[in-house]
Amino acid sequence: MHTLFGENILSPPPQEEEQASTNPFDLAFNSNPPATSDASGGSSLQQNDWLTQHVQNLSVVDGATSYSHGEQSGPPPRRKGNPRLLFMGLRRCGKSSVQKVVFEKLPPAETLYLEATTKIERASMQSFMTFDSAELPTSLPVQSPDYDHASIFTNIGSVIWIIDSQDEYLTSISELLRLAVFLAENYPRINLEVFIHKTDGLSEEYKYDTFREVRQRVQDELTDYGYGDRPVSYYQTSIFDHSIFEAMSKVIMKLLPALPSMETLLTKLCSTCRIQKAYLFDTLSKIYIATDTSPTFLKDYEVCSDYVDVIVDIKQLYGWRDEGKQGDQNSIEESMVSFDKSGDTYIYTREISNNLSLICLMGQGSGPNMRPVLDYNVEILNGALQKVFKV
Ligand SMILES: Nc1nc2c(ncn2[C@@H]2O[C@H](COP(=O)(O)OP(=O)(O)OP(=O)(O)O)[C@@H](O)[C@H]2O)c(=O)[nH]1
Repeated sequence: MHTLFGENILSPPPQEEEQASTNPFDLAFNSNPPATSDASGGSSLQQNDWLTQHVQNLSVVDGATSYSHGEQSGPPPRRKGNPRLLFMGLRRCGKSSVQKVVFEKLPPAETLYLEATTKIERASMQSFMTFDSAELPTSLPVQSPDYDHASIFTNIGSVIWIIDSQDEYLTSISELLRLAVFLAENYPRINLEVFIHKTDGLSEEYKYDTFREVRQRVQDELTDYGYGDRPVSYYQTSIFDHSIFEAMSKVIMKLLPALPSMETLLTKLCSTCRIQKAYLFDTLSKIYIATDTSPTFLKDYEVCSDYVDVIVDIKQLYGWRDEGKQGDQNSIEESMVSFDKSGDTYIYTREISNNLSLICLMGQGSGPNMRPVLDYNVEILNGALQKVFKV
């Protein structure tokens, strides 16, 4: 049988430069796996164990040390612990709305009645993992030297700057630049993410122009300040569609130490079982915590996200699985559903744990007859993921 952990699981082959790499978060596979006799199920499981062991051996940078001032720049390491986010932006840009819609499941229409934020507001969501977020009121002079920066920025993984694209945004861009320079000088390990927000009311053309203009201005100015190499990510978002969840997924994924191993596993599953796209969803928040390495499209995410909604609705009707049964492999649910009129496109879903679901999109040629292969390989993936999460 064609299995997920065939002989190619360890690709790419080790290279000289990779062996010299010191980044503990690169899954370079730079040591040889245990010798295996063939590519049958038994050897696959051995390789699976080796992969898991390899991930467990990787050291993880502690949150407290990763934000010490003036450290070398470069890609921020993924940290142990829960993803911690800080929302910032000008007045009425939508900070509270994003936080409440994503983490507190407030219906978007109700954000109309939110009051202005006057103090630091925190939110937390307990699901597959705990997502912590905080919002800084606009009146707080964070960059002022006599403010206690450490109490705000220590342990923050990402700062999300929100720009209201329906408003005049030049002031917001100059404030963003001040923040970017401040972070680059004092907290270079913190990711800076920019949400070009409230795109729902804009025409496609204007949306694209705004996005391009904001990005261009910020990059140009940062280069002038000497921080042109500092990575800043941009997203078009709105609380009235799926874009806010997709953007939050990408922000959070960057903070997960186990991401490289999860990506490798999902990519291998996709190539083995002819899956178009595979997502690992946090069921409650609709945030995906990993996907395969093929390009992501909002349309794919929307379909899978709607399907997750159906799962949550059914779970709310019939009850969430008993916590005590979590380790019981037999109690794991799975299904394959056609969602296309032509009957050629399918969604395959599988519960990995109470709050984590694997959702796969499959196109032509990957119909129900692929199911035994899928079930077999997903079972192996499930075992590997359970071990990865024990790290
Ligand atoms: N059209 C549109 N309106 C939005 C969106 N997100 C938020 N809003 C609206 O923007 C307004 C301000 O939202 P808030 O979340 O209160 O903004 P804030 O930045 O927290 O405001 P302050 O705390 O006063 O600084 C509300 O009326 C929201 O309904 C969006 O994606 N699209």
